[in-house]
Amino acid sequence: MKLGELVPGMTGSDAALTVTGFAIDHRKVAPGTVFGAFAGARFNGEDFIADAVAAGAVAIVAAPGATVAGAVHIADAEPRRAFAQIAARFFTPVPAHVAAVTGTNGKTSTAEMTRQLWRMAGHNAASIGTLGVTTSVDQSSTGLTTPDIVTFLGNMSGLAREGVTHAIFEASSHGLSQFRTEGLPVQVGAFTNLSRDHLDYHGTMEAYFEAKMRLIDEVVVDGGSVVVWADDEYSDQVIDRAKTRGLTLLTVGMAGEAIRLISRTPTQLGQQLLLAHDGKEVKVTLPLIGAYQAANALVSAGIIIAAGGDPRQVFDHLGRLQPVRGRLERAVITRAGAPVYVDYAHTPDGLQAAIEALRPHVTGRLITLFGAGGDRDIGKRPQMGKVASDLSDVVIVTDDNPRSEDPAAIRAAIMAAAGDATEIGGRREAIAAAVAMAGANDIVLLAGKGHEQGQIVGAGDTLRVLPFDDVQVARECAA
Ligand SMILES: CC(=O)N[C@H]1[C@@H](OP(=O)(O)OP(=O)(O)OC[C@H]2O[C@@H](n3ccc(=O)[nH]c3=O)[C@H](O)[C@@H]2O)O[C@H](CO)[C@@H](O)[C@@H]1O[C@H](C)C(=O)N[C@@H](C)C(=O)N[C@H](CCC(=O)O)C(=O)O
Ligand SMILES: Nc1ncnc2c1ncn2[C@@H]1O[C@H](COP(=O)(O)OP(=O)(O)OP(=O)(O)O)[C@@H](O)[C@H]1O
Ligand SMILES: N[C@H](CCC[C@H](N)C(=O)O)C(=O)O
Ligand SMILES: [Mg+2]
Repeated sequence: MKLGELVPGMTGSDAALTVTGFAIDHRKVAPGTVFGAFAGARFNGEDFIADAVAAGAVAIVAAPGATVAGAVHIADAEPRRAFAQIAARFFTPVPAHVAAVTGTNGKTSTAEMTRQLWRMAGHNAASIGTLGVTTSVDQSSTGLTTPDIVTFLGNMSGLAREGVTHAIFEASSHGLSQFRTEGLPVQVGAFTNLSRDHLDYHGTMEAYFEAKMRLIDEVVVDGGSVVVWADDEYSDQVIDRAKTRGLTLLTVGMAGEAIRLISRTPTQLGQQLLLAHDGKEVKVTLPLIGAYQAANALVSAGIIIAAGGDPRQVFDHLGRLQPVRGRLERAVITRAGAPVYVDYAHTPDGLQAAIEALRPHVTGRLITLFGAGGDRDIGKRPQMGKVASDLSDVVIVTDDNPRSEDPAAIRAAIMAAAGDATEIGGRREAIAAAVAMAGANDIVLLAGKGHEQGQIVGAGDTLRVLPFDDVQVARECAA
């Protein structure tokens, strides 16, 4: 494509330049690339402009003050956004129906359930998020929840070329604030909830909330829809934002108007939901346990309806949802007869949701094992310790991706608020201890890693990802 087709208003010889691709890392620049030079957390991309030009970059998207010689300087005060908009004209086609979900917890679950529901309705559907890029035939990891903009747009157009018509992606707060998922038309945005996480990056809850609200304020197209879980402390504010923009609003939950949750009754293997939709009562048998999974399933149903799906068909399909990898996944039943569940709870709220999901199913003790990630929000550590010890019968504090930090110091920060919890450094030893102590009526919850396949230790040159899978380790310990 010509640069002039990608940059509105560009004329003359610059417009005639041929563009072959896009990069935000100078090491990925090839002749004909448009390079995005952004100030980041660790580096200033502007320092690599000369190298990018030497490697053949034809244009540089950077702040007005950047020094660019030998290539076209596309100057913009918000270069990440400008880059996304230009790149989006290159990476086409994209799926006709695109939805995005944000929130502290429940993005991956909602994205996966939405993908399944679209699939059941006969659509070729895909999701992009923490689990990677998922279609009905394939799954590949990108390493981040919201990949970088070039990977994201490349994946989206790749999916469209493979025939995917319906796509949903997770919009993390980091991704939103860094414009990692811009440019393509998003017809439906969804909000699950907001609670403490990532304050290391955003500083305050207000800033964290504002980052998420870019989805509603800017990313969803004019005339689009917003699905809001109505029972969260922040729901009303989200609803106000959607109204301010004149977007179509669908609220779901006990306080929901589009889909109202009238009652929820746990059963052995799932739960019965009584809903109200369009003035009628609807009964749904959800084959998943826990209030939080019901919440995510209802947000997903809202997204399908907002995107034009048939409500009655969606409610039928909820009864056929498959479990989401690493979200209350039953890994094994120990020889003593205790089920061991693996869950991705890594915030105080998530931990509470996971424990409360299991509580109705325990007649003996609920044994909760968890840790907290290194180089992440430190304030959530004591809060997680408190939640776990208040709501569980036995607590084991162990390691979860210490990264550059001292694992003992992370455990100590949790232990400080975790009552009489037991500290066992080394996740395998800790899981072995939990499995060994569980009796027939007990349930073991292994929280924090979910689907993850490794324990991340060290950083920079010493970074290593040691293979580790909670489900597999639980099975080995129970064997
Ligand atoms: C803090 C953070 O979010 N950092 C992300 C961000 O980096 P950054 O823009 O600050 O980049 P930087 O490393 O300072 O470099 C600045 C610029 O120079 C460029 N550069 C840099 C070095 C070089 O040699 N050449 C070069 O061109 C970089 O490509 C970049 O454009 O953009 C990068 C590319 O998109 C990401 O890889 C990187 O994720 C880091 C590794 C990370 O750990 N991110 C986590 C915290 C994260 O994003 N998590 C969220 C939420 C998780 C959840 O709760 O779901 C996620 O969406 O995954
Ligand atoms: N609606 C919800 N309300 C409260 N807690 C939830 C909810 N959904 C999920 N959780 C908790 O959060 C954990 C992570 O869920 P999920 O992976 O769907 O969230 P996420 O938003 O994608 O997380 P991440 O930010 O890491 O990508 C679950 O394992 C569960 O413990
Ligand atoms: N994607 C999130 C959750 C990671 C969960 C936990 N395993 C950790 O490493 O903190 C993050 O990067 O903060
Ligand atoms: Mg996720």
